[in-house]
Amino acid sequence: MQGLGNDYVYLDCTREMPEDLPALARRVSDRHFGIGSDGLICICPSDCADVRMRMYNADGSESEMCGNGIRCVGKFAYDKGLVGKTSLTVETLAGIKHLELHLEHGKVSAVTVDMGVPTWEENRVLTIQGEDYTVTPVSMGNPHAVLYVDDPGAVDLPRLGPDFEHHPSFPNRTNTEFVQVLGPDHLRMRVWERGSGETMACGTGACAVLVATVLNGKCGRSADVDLLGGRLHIRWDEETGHVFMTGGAVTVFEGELIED
Ligand SMILES: N[C@@H](CCC[C@H](N)C(=O)O)C(=O)O
Repeated sequence: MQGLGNDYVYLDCTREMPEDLPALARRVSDRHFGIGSDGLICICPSDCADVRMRMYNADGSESEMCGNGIRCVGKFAYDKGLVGKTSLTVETLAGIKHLELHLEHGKVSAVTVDMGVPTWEENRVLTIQGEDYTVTPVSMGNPHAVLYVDDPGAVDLPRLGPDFEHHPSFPNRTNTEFVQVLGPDHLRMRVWERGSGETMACGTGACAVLVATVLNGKCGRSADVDLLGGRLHIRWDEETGHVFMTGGAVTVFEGELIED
């Protein structure tokens, strides 16, 4: 399944849990010798929510949260009959998230997720390859470093991304967003993801970008965020402090994984 081209292999683990999920994530993510994806997402039973999601990057590292992934988990759970309702809850390592599925002609066309309350730290300067970059650290349950550039399309991400990801200032590594402010309700970004490299989109990243951009006084509390794979709508509710993300979720194909 994919959300804005951020593609993961989704595994139904409601009846059986495979061993060694990090190794499986590396295997399925390989775009030549595996299925090809940005990582692996397992849909598991939960004691406290409708379903539980476990998310692994392409390098096998587990993340606390995945914004594009959780929308697809909502669609998966509905399409497979794991839930028979359009308001559902998903347990993640970043807490329980509430989802609203939007249906068109009985099919899930978009999903809104209550991404919870973000946390952040003071802006800090990172020196990378001899240049100083001011970043805003924001956590959406997983870590993000947000910075502003004139043109995200011109950033040499394969050259710079790994040094941001592994900067000692982020001991758990970080996702990094390169942002252009197009207007008070319109942002454009590219992302270098922890554990997966450049991806077409990052849902938690888009939320972190809106939060950072509000904190830096560069946009309002509701904006469209354009990523390589499409657009997300992000709103940071003033009253509750919760961030809401709306975007698509698409099934690409289904298959059976053959054991080695
Ligand atoms: N693409 C995801 C985020 C996936 C996890 C991230 N790489 C991390 O390690 O925190 C999203 O849509 O949020």
